[in-house]
Amino acid sequence: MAEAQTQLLEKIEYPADLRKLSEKELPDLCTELRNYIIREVSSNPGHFGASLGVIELTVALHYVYQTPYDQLVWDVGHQAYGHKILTGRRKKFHTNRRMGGISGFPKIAESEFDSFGVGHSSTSISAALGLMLAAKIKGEADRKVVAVIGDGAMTGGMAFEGLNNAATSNSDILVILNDNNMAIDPAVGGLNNYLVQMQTSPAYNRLKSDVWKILGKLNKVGPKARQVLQQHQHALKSVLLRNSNLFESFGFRYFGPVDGHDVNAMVKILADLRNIEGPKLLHVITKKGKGFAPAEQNATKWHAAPGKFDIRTGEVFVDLPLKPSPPKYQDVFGKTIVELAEKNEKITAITPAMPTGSSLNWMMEKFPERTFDVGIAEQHAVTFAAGLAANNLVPFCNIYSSFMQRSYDQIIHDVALQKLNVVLCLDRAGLVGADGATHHGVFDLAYLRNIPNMTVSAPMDEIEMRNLMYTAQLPDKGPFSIRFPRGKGIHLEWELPLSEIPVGKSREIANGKDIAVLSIGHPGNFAKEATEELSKEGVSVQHYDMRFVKPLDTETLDSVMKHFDKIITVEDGVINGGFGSAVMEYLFENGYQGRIKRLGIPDRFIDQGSPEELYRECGFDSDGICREVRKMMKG
Ligand SMILES: Cc1ncc(C[n+]2csc(CCOP(=O)(O)OP(=O)(O)O)c2C)c(N)n1
Ligand SMILES: CC(=O)[C@@H](O)[C@H](O)COP(=O)(O)O
Ligand SMILES: [Mg+2]
Repeated sequence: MAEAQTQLLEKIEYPADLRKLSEKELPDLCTELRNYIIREVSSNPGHFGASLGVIELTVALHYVYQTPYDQLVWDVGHQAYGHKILTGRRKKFHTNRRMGGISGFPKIAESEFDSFGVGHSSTSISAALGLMLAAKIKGEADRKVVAVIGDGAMTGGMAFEGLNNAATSNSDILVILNDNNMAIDPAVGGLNNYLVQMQTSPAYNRLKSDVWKILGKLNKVGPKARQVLQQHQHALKSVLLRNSNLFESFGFRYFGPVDGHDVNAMVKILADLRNIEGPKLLHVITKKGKGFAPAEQNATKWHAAPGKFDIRTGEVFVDLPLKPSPPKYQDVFGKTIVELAEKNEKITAITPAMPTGSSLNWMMEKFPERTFDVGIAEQHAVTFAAGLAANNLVPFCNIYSSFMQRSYDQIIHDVALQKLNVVLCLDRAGLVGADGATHHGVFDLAYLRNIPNMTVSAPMDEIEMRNLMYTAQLPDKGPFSIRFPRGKGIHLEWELPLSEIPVGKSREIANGKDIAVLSIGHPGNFAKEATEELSKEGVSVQHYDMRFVKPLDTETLDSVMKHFDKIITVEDGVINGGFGSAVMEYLFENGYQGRIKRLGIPDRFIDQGSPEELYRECGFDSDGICREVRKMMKG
């Protein structure tokens, strides 16, 4: 890669500065911006390939549109690094995704250029429509709103709900479909096939050249584009009707496909589209990872940088562990499900567009006919799983905890109500770290435990996790949820023979006499550490790993209340309504007396940081638990 030049980039604090550049300077600016992102991410890893793929689009959008008055909505927002750097955040960019730094995603509170906060996919069209219609109602008729959505995000049902509504709302919304034929893993499904076909079929190529002939004429007359469009409307319509198109059928005007890496062409196209009324969709073809060869060649690996890396070679700098380290929970999940599926042919696995993230790619290789990547479609994933279970299969539906929020009604209506044996595996539960508030999986215990028929479990380590997975696939277990965190477990030897865990039974971790600590899930390890620390001070802690939030081990709770009047609960979920609340409800309802303190996520959104920083901030790391025990012991 050439030595980093930043002469043009340094002139730009805000898009108004960008608009002072000549069109001729834009390709160089794109090179500078791309190299800047590569350098920054190489030392401060974060999302990567998607931002590199939309450099030209980003520059062209801010060049043509009068941002922040005109509003851009980036779907998911993992591709918005260029946008951030051009909108007042270049000097803070080294703090990206760090505690106290800027967020990795657009965020209203961070900048007036971030018109809408994002993180979860497929929201951009709905949000853009809302922004657009609000502008209309307020009399800001000249305000323009653009949604930029990837081909992966377009597979989410919500994107279609937005298109459906926008098409008839007489709004001026522009949807830019950024098609790079990738989600995190390769894009899947009928829509993907359709988009590929649009790029390759002769009919669509004819359509493209016809439309661009017309747009070429529009271009020559600049601001009078609207009148020219009217003159050409008939021709345009007949061209489009001749070549039936999904988006046209929805009521959008479809333009494209166009090369999203030609910044000067993008400027011309956007300038034209800016003056065309009504809902429009521009189909842009880009390359994920553009300009960084390793990321172009392996877009999945470089969706987010896998660590700090050498910008010349792409070599990732791995800190060699001084001693062998435990496996990631996701890998334990991925290996265990294959092991289970080998013995139980009823087992199937479902992922909504996260085969690599959930390590279901191993199951996909071994049992392709029993493993389903359904696209970014969490609601569908759960109901699809329910369908499989209704015909007596045992689906393991693996969805990141925060994305599972999308499937709440499906869990209740399609799974729990029908007592179907669906195993919901909530990966990335708890505080995920650098992705921040949009991605922390902290609500699941609270939102699952109030659903009838559900078993709600969380393993304290990877051996427990394997046994819970084994237990969940046994006959007649009904709806069964298992949540586990991002990151590593604690054991080097974890591939032990599988055994059943009695549902609703806790296990004792430490025997003590002064105070009881009840934990759920991985934070039990923090409680274990605290127990050991406190014993050095002469404080004796009784510690239970409760394993299940539902059914609660009330027998253990009864016994705890016979011996202790001080109780601390520990969880990495919201304390309001979560595990601690479940314990508290039981104790109060049964007339027990004593003091109880719930440690977990307080009633506010937690921003980004390393997991350790965030555990500390929330006060349930081992120091926090020790602190609370000492406080209680003082009375
Ligand atoms: C509701 C939801 N499910 C899953 C994800 C995880 N996710 C983030 S980006 C992404 C792929 C997006 O693909 P696309 O929209 O095509 O963008 P690209 O990365 O290709 O630019 C996925 C699955 C998410 N952010 N939100
Ligand atoms: C933007 C997004 O939603 C994903 O890229 C997410 O950041 C992946 O998280 P993991 O790194 O935990 O797989
Ligand atoms: Mg894509």
